[in-house]
Amino acid sequence: MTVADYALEELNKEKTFGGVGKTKDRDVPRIDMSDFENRKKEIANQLWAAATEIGFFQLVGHGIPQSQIDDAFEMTARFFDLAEEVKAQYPLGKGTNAGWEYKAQVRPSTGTADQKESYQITLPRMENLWPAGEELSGFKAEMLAFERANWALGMKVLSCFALKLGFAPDFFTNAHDPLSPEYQSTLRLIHYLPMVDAKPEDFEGWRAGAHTDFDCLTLLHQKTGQGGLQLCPGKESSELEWTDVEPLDGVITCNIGDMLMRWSDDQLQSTLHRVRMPKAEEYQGSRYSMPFFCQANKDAMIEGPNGKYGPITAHDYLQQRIAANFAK
Ligand SMILES: O=C(O)CCC(=O)C(=O)O
Ligand SMILES: [Fe+2]
Repeated sequence: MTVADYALEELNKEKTFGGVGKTKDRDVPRIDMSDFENRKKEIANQLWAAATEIGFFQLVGHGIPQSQIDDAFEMTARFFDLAEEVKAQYPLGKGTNAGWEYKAQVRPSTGTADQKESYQITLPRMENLWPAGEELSGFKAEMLAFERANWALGMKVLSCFALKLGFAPDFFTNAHDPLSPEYQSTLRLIHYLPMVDAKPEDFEGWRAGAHTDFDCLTLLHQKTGQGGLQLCPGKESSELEWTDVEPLDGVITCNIGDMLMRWSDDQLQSTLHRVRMPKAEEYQGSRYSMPFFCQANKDAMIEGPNGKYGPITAHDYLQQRIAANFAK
């Protein structure tokens, strides 16, 4: 399949965004989630402002203990340290968002493979994909708990968008029901490859090429000192201006995905982002990140309050996007 064949309009836009572009400082709104039940209205207003303007925001006071995030990062590093033959026993199945891949994700924006390996956890599809206990003791239990903690936080944020969109409070929670076999939210563990004996041309590619996410909402855990994420609001402007987002402990960087943009009749913005290579003077080692993608269950019907687009199931919507992003 060539890029010209991509079925959805987002993809045809995306393939034009592979260039280096300029940089520009912007503030990413920081939103305090503490005392959520009492402050929900105020938090919802802040989330709405951020999501309709820049499409990115950072959560603090979010309730996921830093020790749990640190432990998940440590487990992630141990997973990627496993021998290649071991990881290869848990391969990513095409269109499943479950299992391990090595440099298999090709972005429409660049046409080249991301310089990374990843392991995806999508709960109903994990049969035979968990490393055995003797290979990585405690991995499954820790990742299941971490997956659920992210889900719960994601549902809090989405309940605020439900409020603003005029949906029932649990509208998105029901659409992301983890007890359903149709559940397809994904915890992804990523290892961006270290630069070893880097030559000038090694600094030119992308750790992750420019893209928008195709889910509803992404919660991204990053490690202090392992930067590289850049965002670029406003897909329509001709000159692209990219903003560095610094990773910080205690902060979860979030963005709106295409699915929620469509579900909100394009009010909430799914913003272009990428992970650049380190510069010559920056840290060159491995970079780890852990995004959690809130993707509505396969059978959820995506239909905005004003009916701007026709209804489509989340399954049909996602399959088109996944097929376009994984070459193998
Ligand atoms: O690793 C990061 O900082 C960003 C990852 C990302 O954008 C993605 O996996 O969709
Ligand atoms: Fe992304």
